[in-house]
Amino acid sequence: MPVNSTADSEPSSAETSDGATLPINECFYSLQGEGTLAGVPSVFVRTSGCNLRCWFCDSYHTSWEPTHGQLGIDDVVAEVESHEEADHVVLTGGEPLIHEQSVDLLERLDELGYHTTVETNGTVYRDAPIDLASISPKLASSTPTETRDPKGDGEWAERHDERRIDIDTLADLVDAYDSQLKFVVTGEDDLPEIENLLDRVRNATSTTVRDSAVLLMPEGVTREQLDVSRNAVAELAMEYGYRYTPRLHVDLWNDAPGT
Ligand SMILES: C[S@@+](CC[C@H](N)C(=O)[O-])C[C@H]1O[C@@H](n2cnc3c(N)ncnc32)[C@H](O)[C@@H]1O
Ligand SMILES: Nc1nc2[nH]cc(C(=O)O)c2c(=O)[nH]1
Ligand code: SF4
Ligand SMILES: [Mg+2]
Repeated sequence: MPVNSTADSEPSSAETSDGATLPINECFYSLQGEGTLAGVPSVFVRTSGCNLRCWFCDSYHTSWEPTHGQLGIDDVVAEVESHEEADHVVLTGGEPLIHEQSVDLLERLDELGYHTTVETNGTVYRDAPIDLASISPKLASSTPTETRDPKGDGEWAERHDERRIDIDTLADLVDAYDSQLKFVVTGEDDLPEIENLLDRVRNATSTTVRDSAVLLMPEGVTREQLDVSRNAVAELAMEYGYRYTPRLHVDLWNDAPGT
């Protein structure tokens, strides 16, 4: 269900009694393409709006130019339930945890017995029934400097840089939930920063963060881009002892919408 409306204040007909709504960019049924659950049939719920602006964001219309319809939680749950084969739901965005109402949605999905994964940049903590926190902390190489900014002005660079890492929030997420740390890797220069970040997170939490829960994911939104990047990232995973994750959906369907 692509949602193309740019209106963000239109309540839906099936709004819940307490009126909770979420800005939804799209819902679709696919295979989880990333991380330890790659290959699992899942319904994706993509919220709109983000507190960061990665230059490479593969969901441009949730961050740089957010587009969405404002849907009641009941509508979203009904859309999820319409995919009868699925028992896994992936809540993503944009940054889903900037929305308080994501907690309401996760509670409803949990009551219905779904396994929930939340794809998050790790800068916002919320207490919610999350079965897998899929945390993707953003490295310096994600910063939209003037030459990399899709809008060309570098206006977001400073704000993005200030916000992208919050060690206490990362530690809180790791402590509260089963989690994976999934880094978008643009090259070998990212690895010292990943190692430093892991040291800081491990020092801030009593939870064991295993190297097998640290995932290196090649940057790229098309098969052609991944053809260039994936082998180097796989080699880095072997060299450092972390896990490699493919971008299975890109391998299977390239950059087709709703996959
Ligand atoms: C669009 S983000 C939404 C969730 C959350 N804002 C985050 O960044 O984790 C979903 C996932 O796609 C990853 N991602 C975004 N753009 C990418 C790109 N160009 N190449 C590889 N992964 C990318 C993010 O790091 C994250 O793991
Ligand atoms: N198939 C598929 N798997 C995914 N895993 C995480 C995604 C995301 O955009 O958060 C994603 C996505 O967009 N598609
Ligand atoms: S944090 Fe996630 S949604 Fe936000 S700009 Fe970066 S990749 Fe896109
Ligand atoms: Mg995606």
